[in-house]
Amino acid sequence: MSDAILRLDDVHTDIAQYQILHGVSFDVPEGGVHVLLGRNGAGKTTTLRTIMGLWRARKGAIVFRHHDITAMPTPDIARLGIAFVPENMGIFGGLTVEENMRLATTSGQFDKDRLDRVFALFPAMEKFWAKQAFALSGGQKQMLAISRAIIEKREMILIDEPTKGLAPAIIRAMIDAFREIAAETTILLVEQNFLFARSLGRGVTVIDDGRIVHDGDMAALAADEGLQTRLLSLSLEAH
Ligand SMILES: Nc1ncnc2c1ncn2[C@@H]1O[C@H](COP(=O)(O)OP(=O)(O)OP(=O)(O)O)[C@@H](O)[C@H]1O
Repeated sequence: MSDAILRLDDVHTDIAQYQILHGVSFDVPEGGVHVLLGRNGAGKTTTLRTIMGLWRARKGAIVFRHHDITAMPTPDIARLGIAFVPENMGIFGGLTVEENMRLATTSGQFDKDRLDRVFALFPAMEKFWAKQAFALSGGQKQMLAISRAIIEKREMILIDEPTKGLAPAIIRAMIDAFREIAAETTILLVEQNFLFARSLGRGVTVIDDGRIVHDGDMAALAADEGLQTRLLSLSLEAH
């Protein structure tokens, strides 16, 4: 497909002596949200970390636009415009919201318009600007992690389970923020919460035991409960 911003082709990743990804291939189309679903331990985080160069593919290729990033150092991958929001969020608890966000800029300076946009998306960031990150709630920490990823324009953002442990009201608020962010960038979203995933995703790839078992439109998967059960079993919060 020519409209893919990211393409994984037969990616094999080992962690220590264990083979975790067994030939993962899928395309992420440009724009909007593409969801990577799968049970616990299926290989979702390993896939994101392999894209970022934090684990190395032993075999296969990862192409971002026209760049082969398979063996590229992580900082170079980030410089191409890919941001990664890991499951542990990667924020610095002892630093303030402002300091956390400043560290995420390339120059140490904020673009005022972008900062205003972040504040409009996540008002808590402005409110707690001078507060240390460890004192934020779980939802606010996740918002800070996402704010760091969007404080400068990115081509693509990889986000690992942003709703984990969050209350339903916070999750609903995050859906709107994600829609806005996805209007200017491509998001590859790893999720276990199927409600969240299906309200955002245009395309969906399902991974199981390090292999892709389904790739298609989210609308089709959302409409087919039998397929959901077969692919995702009981581990997802389908209701
Ligand atoms: N550092 C590691 N050392 C050994 N095995 C690992 C390591 N990290 C992950 N694994 C194994 O790799 C497999 C895939 O893990 P991964 O974290 O990619 O799954 P996941 O789909 O993201 O699951 P989860 O939803 O639980 O985060 C699992 O079997 C896991 O135990």
